[in-house]
Amino acid sequence: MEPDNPAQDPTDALSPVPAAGAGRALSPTGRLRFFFGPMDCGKSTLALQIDHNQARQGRRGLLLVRHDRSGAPTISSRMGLARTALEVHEGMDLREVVRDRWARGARVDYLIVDEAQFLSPDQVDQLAELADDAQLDVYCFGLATDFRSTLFPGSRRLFELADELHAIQVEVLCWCGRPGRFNARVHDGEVVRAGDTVLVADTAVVVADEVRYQVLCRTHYRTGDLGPATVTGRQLSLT
Ligand SMILES: Nc1ncnc2c1ncn2[C@@H]1O[C@H](COP(=O)(O)OP(=O)(O)O)[C@@H](O)[C@H]1O
Ligand SMILES: Cc1cn([C@H]2C[C@H](O)[C@@H](COP(=O)(O)O)O2)c(=O)[nH]c1=O
Repeated sequence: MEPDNPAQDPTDALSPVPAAGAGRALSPTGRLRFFFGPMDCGKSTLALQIDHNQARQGRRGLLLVRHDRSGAPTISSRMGLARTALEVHEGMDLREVVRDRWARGARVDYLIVDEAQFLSPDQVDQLAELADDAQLDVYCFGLATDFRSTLFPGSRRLFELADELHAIQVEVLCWCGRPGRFNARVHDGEVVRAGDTVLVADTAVVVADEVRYQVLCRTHYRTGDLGPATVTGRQLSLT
């Protein structure tokens, strides 16, 4: 049906502007999407939900991960879901991974990449190429910033290249009740400000003197105030 007022057809805003080669069909492309948020906001859960919804419509996905907290090649959510994934190694060419699947007769319609902050910028470029040239839908999930509040190199490249950027909607609260956006690294009750970018650990305290992470608001990240130690279902009292 024609819209009542063609000038206000909302799909107009989505139409590509015909330029020099007007009339030529644009080739279809996949989309590169980056879902980001602080630790514990539900990124892995969403990754597994998206995979589930795609797979039940008959699409074939490939799950990739780098340095999952479990230490295994797995996408694991604190909600209890987990799925085996292919571990991405440093220097691995993700285009080769997909081509190899195709050569073995496997279909790949989409990619799910968890802990995408740990990808190298080159690997993010490869994902963009797979979206553009192989029409793959690529769903990446990861942190934007590290414990020093600077962008991870892989996340920076995703912000530069992705077709879609999605800040995860579930808020993780600082101990003061404000929304937390900063992933503080904590050791011996102090916020750590220097060290290796990659240090796999959880937000829950399991062993008292272990490194852990705590999501804080900007004020408390700056001042290094971790708040009163709490006893929740999964945290040990530090007092
Ligand atoms: N017992 C629980 N009941 C309800 N929600 C929970 C429970 N445990 C964890 N969650 C939810 O799971 C989220 C963490 O999910 P996860 O996918 O592991 O996060 P991320 O990958 O971003 O670190 C928490 O923010 C919370 O919303
Ligand atoms: C801030 C920060 C985090 N990490 C690690 C810690 C965890 O193993 C993952 C993030 O896990 P989640 O699924 O988002 O909860 O990243 C790191 O290595 N370096 C950092 O600066």
